[in-house]
Amino acid sequence: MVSFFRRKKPETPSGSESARRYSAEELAAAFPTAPAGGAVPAPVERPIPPPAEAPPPAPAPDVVEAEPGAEPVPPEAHAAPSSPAAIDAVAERGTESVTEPAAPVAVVAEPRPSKPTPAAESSADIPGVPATAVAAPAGKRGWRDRLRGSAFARSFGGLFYTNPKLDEDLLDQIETALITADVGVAATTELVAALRKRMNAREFIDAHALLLALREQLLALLRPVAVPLRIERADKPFVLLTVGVNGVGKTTTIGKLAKRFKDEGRPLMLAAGDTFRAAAVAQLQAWGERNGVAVIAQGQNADAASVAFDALQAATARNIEVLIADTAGRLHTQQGLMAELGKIKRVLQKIDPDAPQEVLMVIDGTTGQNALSQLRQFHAAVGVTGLVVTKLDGTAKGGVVFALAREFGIPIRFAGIGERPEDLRVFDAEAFVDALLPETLGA
Ligand SMILES: Nc1nc2c(ncn2[C@@H]2O[C@H](COP(=O)(O)OP(=O)(O)OP(=O)(O)O)[C@@H](O)[C@H]2O)c(=O)[nH]1
Repeated sequence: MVSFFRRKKPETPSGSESARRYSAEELAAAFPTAPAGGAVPAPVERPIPPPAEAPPPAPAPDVVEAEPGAEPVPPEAHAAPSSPAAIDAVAERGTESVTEPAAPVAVVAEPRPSKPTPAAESSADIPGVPATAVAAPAGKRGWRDRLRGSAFARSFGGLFYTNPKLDEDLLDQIETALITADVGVAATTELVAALRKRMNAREFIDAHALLLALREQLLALLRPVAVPLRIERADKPFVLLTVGVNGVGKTTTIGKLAKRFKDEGRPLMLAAGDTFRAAAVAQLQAWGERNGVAVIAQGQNADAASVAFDALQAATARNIEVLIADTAGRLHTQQGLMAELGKIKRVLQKIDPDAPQEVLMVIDGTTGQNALSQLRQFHAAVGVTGLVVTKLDGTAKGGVVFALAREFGIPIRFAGIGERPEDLRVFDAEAFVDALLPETLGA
């Protein structure tokens, strides 16, 4: 159990500063409660399909390209033609649906040549990206602007406001602040114990020095996991499989990554593997179109492993450098759906034994400690190699990032601090920690 709930304070001479008890008002100022509404959106339940071990039907996908300039193919239009005539018909008609069902044929929604879009309107017509979203300023300033509303930042801001003394009360307040901010019991206990040890050894001259030491400890937790994604050209195509529970921001993150990779000049392709959520395919196609990136799709309810297989074949044939595959959101507790992820991975490995080169798990930063069990289950099912923590700008408390780093040590590749493409930032341990702590502590 956490010590702050039960620790008996050492007796101090009455009238001394350290013996002072705080009023309810002072405590409220020091530890404002987190804003309401941080709950995780209720995940969508869906029936668990029987675990299917057989590989998907995998004839080399006949890649059918819609004419440049054609509208993206709507999800329901992806029924796969089997005969050459039918394929031709698709090529000719572009977006018309072909009703003759047969072996899956990847339909590449080739985007219109992308025209530069003024930043102010760039998100207006992309599903999942509100038109009102405003990009955070670049650099540390942007991180601070976006994270200042987090429970972490507000607790420590309040703590500074009270001009604390170097004593046990300060440690108790830090402990409460860390727990409140979702850092978790284990990480909090370790952090506070280390501070207490150093305080008792008289290493700190004042409360400010102790808080600076806390900053260093927080950085020490995050530095090892602040490892950016490296895309090796030798891996061509570098397959990035995104996974996560429902609504965490997978599809949106793929859109943001697509823009990033495109801006870096990397030949890119997307695989619309979220075949469960009705709007997911169209959402990905909209991102693809906006960024001038081809999207492989078979439409709703198609076999996700089959989509991934087709996409990898098409990407290999076209000398694509990065293939990003979407998957449907799933609860980490649904065994059948978790097994489906393993199947997607095995099917990709039939083409490239090293694929996927990155299994990128997207975690909603507002989830709190539940994120730990999510990651545990996804890691067991599919071997997570990198994380994206999204929605840190919203009602996230911020602390779960430390808990994830301490327990798993899996690299955190990116952080989502807003809804615009440029709000997906390469994870920067120092910018993150300094955004959570009062500005006077930041280096
Ligand atoms: N504020 C904020 N919102 C985000 C961020 N990332 C994603 N979102 C929003 O989160 C919502 C869900 O995003 P999606 O990309 O549809 O989530 P998903 O994981 O693909 O959803 P499923 O397909 O249902 O599993 C959308 O409204 C996004 O705009 C972020 O970093 N900050």
